[in-house]
Amino acid sequence: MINKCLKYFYIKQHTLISIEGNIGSGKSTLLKLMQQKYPQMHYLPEPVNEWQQINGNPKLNLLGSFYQDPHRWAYTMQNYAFYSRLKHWKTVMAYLNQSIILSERSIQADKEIFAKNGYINGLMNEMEFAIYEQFYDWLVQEVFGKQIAKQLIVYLQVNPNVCLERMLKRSRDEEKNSISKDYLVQIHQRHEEWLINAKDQNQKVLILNGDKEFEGDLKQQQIMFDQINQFFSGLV
Ligand SMILES: Nc1ncnc2c1ncn2[C@@H]1O[C@H](COP(=O)(O)OP(=O)(O)OP(=O)(O)O)[C@@H](O)[C@H]1O
Repeated sequence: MINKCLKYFYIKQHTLISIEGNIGSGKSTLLKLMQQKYPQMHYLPEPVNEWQQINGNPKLNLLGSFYQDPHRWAYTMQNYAFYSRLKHWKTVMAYLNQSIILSERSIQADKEIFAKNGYINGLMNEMEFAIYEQFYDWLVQEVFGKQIAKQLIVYLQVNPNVCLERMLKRSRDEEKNSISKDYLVQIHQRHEEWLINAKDQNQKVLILNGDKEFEGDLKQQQIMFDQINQFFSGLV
């Protein structure tokens, strides 16, 4: 009974910041730099390694299966990506007090980018997408409910040609022979639709151009962090 009352009086509210952008846009690099600049934030990386080894078994590589046969595996991939992200969010929100959580991509991106792209391009059929959406809408409300005070998005906007070069340079096994320029263009279009064309008025989005190489370029990093600092003003 006491616990139940406490629950109503004390709702922990978090601020969520996600870094969004195409495959190979440089999100992980930006996240590492932000980790150094804002050590007070809690960092949530993307659970890619869990998708590469279900139950820690490298033979069960869902990401690889998805790229090998997207029609067969798109729905499973979306289910599992959603489940694994949600699990991580739930875990961190349970042990953190009012915090700023910075993540690589978001649960929303799974739906707005990858699930929608799969549906638009016939990798998931109407029934699969409808089931995914029902599942998504209900569970997101259950898990996040009133726990979100604010949500900010940093969109690393990069030309798909540049993403292709960076992706090939990084050379992740599952991606190197499977991701085409066309796929990167589709994923780019989904980002533009979500974050620019149909932008929700309540959504706070910083559009950061990441075409220029910034990993080892301090001047370029300064240009980006001037914009990020301004966007975060009052927050940190
Ligand atoms: N919901 C999803 N459905 C299908 N594939 C996904 C989903 N989320 C992420 N991925 C895939 O997982 C891999 C890693 O994703 P992501 O683009 O977020 O990171 P990254 O490539 O390491 O980014 P960056 O190079 O910008 O650091 C990519 O192959 C991406 O397409």
